[in-house]
Amino acid sequence: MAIRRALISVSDKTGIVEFSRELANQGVQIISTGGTFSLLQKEGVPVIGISDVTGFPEILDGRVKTLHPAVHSGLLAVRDDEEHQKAMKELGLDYIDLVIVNLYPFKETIAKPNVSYEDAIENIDIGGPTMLRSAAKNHAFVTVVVDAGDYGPILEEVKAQGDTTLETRKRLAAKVFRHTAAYDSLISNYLSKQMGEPLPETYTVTYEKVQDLRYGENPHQKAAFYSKPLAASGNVTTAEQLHGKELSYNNISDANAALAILKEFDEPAVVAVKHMNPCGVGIGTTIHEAYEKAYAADPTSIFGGIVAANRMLGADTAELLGGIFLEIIIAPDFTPEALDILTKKKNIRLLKLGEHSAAGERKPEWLVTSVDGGMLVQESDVHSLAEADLQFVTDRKPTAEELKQLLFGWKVVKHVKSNAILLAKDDMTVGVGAGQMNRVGAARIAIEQAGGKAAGAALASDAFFPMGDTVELAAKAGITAIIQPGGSIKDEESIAAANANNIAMVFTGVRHFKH
Ligand SMILES: NC(=O)c1ncn([C@@H]2O[C@H](COP(=O)(O)O)[C@@H](O)[C@H]2O)c1NC=O
Repeated sequence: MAIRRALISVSDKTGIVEFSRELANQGVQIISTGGTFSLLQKEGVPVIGISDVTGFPEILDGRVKTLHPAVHSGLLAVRDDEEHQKAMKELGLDYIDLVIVNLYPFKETIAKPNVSYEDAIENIDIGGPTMLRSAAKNHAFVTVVVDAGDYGPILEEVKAQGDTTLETRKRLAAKVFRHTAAYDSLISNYLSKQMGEPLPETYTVTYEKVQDLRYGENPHQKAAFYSKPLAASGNVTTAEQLHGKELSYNNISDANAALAILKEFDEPAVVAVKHMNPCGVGIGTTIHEAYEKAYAADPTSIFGGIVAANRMLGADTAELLGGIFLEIIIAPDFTPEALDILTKKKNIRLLKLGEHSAAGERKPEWLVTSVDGGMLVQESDVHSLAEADLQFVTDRKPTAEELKQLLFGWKVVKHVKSNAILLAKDDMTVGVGAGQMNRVGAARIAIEQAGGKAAGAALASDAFFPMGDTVELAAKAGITAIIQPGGSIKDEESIAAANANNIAMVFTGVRHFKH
């Protein structure tokens, strides 16, 4: 069956004049709505107004223009069904074989900084999705185009054989239902958010593909990278890659982990990450100093890692970074001199992060974790601890310097896989015990890694000590201050061990498990 009649109704009119003209040249009759009609007519494309088809004016500020049986019968009639044929004939209706629609820009509207609720609502397209869905349901006979990227290939098929293939129509129909589902999901999330209903009974979210990935965590696993439609800047999804090979699955998840730690700090900070855990974090008065500390924290593990900085990277730091093998360097931006130095390295990837919100102003995001047959959803852990929240539970209170190191360590240990113990000294991490099945085991690893630097260090624990053994171990290593949530039935054992060893211990009252 040849395509004889097309209905065109598009908000984004890019490329529509050329496409319509070519269709008209192929003998396709074109019907169109208000703005699209005016444009095509102005450009000399033969076109019929929708009201001439429906016998009804476009009314209510465009809220009703294609919502009419003359349109939907033309789209939904089963061409080889005699009853349908009879009904169409009796009512003087005609078939519509091709629909080209793109929708009111709801996403772009809600992305505007001060969008009003009324404006958002007015940008919910009703007639467009209705036509798309009718046409997509009847893809056995009707071709439906929602993406300007399909104009060229469709035209080729029409030129070659007067119609599209069933395979093409099926592919386009699937695309339409993905499109309308994503569109509706954005609307429902917007409305739920306005109503403060974050976790409704069905969880409908939409993600847009950033890129296919070569493979997943391992080469035998398929993978792709998706972003939220309106992801804020300062994320791995929105970062701009300035140099280097394509990001891998592990690069992306490690970069994300590095950024979560980086966002804890407003002062110059550098974070080095390996396999989702921090191997070195440093803060300083300059980003160069912060990098020297992050490097000195663990010069072995940083090799092949990811380094993220929260200030523009200049030539002096770039020289140092270029001297070791790193997978990725992330910074808000790079000076031209730093770029000159680092782009000489073929194997390094450079990501320009852009701006992100200050540490205290972060809002929780919904974090989704898959489980077989379902998923878990929780808020991201953006809790920030105020000094006033601390309980001083030992005879000795921490000195100002100890307190500084405790708070620094607390910000980082939160991002270490549980059970996590972290040692901090001189504004840098000196020992990280990650992902152990018992807490004292994590402490042993952190202390061993710190070596001589454990003496005088501050220890941070992501969850409470179930007994006094970790404090005893810390005391033997010369650790002088501890920060931990508290709340164990054996807190007194830990407090007594700290007092016996002149350790200053503080409780946060907050736990930071990370699995
Ligand atoms: N109300 C309707 O009957 C209706 N029919 C088509 N539209 C939309 O109107 C837009 C095109 O309008 P125009 O051709 O007037 O610029 C398209 O995005 C299309 O999806 C409609 N508008 C919204 O629902």
